[in-house]
Amino acid sequence: MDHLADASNQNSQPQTQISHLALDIGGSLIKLVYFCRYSDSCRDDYDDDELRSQNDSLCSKRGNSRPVLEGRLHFAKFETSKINDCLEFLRSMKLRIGGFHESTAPLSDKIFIKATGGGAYKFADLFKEKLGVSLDKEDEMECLVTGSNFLLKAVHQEAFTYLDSQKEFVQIDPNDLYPYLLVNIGSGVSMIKVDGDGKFERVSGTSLGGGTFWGLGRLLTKCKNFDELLELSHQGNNRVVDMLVGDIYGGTDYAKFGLSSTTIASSFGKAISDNKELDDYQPEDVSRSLLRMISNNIGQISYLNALRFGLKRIFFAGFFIRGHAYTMDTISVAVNFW
Ligand SMILES: Nc1ncnc2c1ncn2[C@@H]1O[C@H](COP(=O)(O)OP(=O)(O)OP(=O)(O)O)[C@@H](O)[C@H]1O
Ligand SMILES: CC(C)(CO)[C@@H](O)C(=O)NCCC(=O)O
Repeated sequence: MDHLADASNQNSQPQTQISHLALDIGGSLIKLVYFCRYSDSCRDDYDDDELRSQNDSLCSKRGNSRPVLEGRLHFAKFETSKINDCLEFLRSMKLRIGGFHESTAPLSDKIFIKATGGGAYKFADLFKEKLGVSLDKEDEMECLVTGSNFLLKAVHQEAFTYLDSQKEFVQIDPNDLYPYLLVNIGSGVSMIKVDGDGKFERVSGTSLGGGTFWGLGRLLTKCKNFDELLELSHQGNNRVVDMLVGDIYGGTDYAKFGLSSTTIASSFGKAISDNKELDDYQPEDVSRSLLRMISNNIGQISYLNALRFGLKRIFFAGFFIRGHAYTMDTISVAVNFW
């Protein structure tokens, strides 16, 4: 989901027949996936030869005589607070042409869209009122685990480790996948112990998640959107804001207990001990410190839960990460530190 297009910025509307559509309506973001059958316009859409050949081979007949739908999956996202943009986008997709008809249902209930996330409940009436469609609700944890199991087993080079800027793909043996801890970092964070297909338990979670980074970051830095805040964090130095062990110990380590002088002793702690005015703190340093605080906290809680249940592998997912190197590095350091 790294390259999820921001559909609100897309002028082009889907020109071909949409045959499947599903939504995940979370606290921060609406994620949308739809399948677009091939037409010439859809094929011409590719600007990447490798992607074109991958998708073509996925869609060709694979040795057996089973017909395979020829087309392409599209992904898009909207901020949940801008749900009206999402409804407008869906309206533009000519929903009735596609495969949403339930022939046995009464006329008014004929169109269904698969939807998960809390918003599938919260916005069900709005979808009915604005688009005349019913949301066919699926449980978000079940979807998450099913999707995760599928990707880990079916997609080569899906999972990777990340430390010190080194990305290494993990070879998953489908017979040695379970149990594992799935940490989904969305607005909030869910921690799920996965024991097999359809066998899972939500063992923990934390409210300090992606929504906290975005929300608190917005309050502290006046950034207008998530990407701006994240971009800012690239340029910052958290040591201006965080109190390090060395700040407390006069520049030295607290080696007896494995705490180096550069370990964060107290996130944001330096802001209390300075004579600086609030305006003297740079938004990029604040943003960096916030990202570290949240990522560290998630890494620590995840590690402790893995320990609690004797799980040897933790998979981190959710839109907060988005392949962002510094976020992944911080989470890895936190897991290794504790
Ligand atoms: N472009 C973006 N716009 C908004 N948030 C983004 C963006 N990119 C990454 N994020 C982060 O992703 C988080 C949302 O992740 P995700 O979509 O997985 O969760 P959600 O489904 O909205 O939340 P939940 O599952 O808790 O209901 C945001 O809170 C934010 O921290
Ligand atoms: C409430 C959900 C499950 C919605 O996706 C998610 O935001 C979450 O797991 N929040 C963390 C809640 C907690 O365990 O503190």
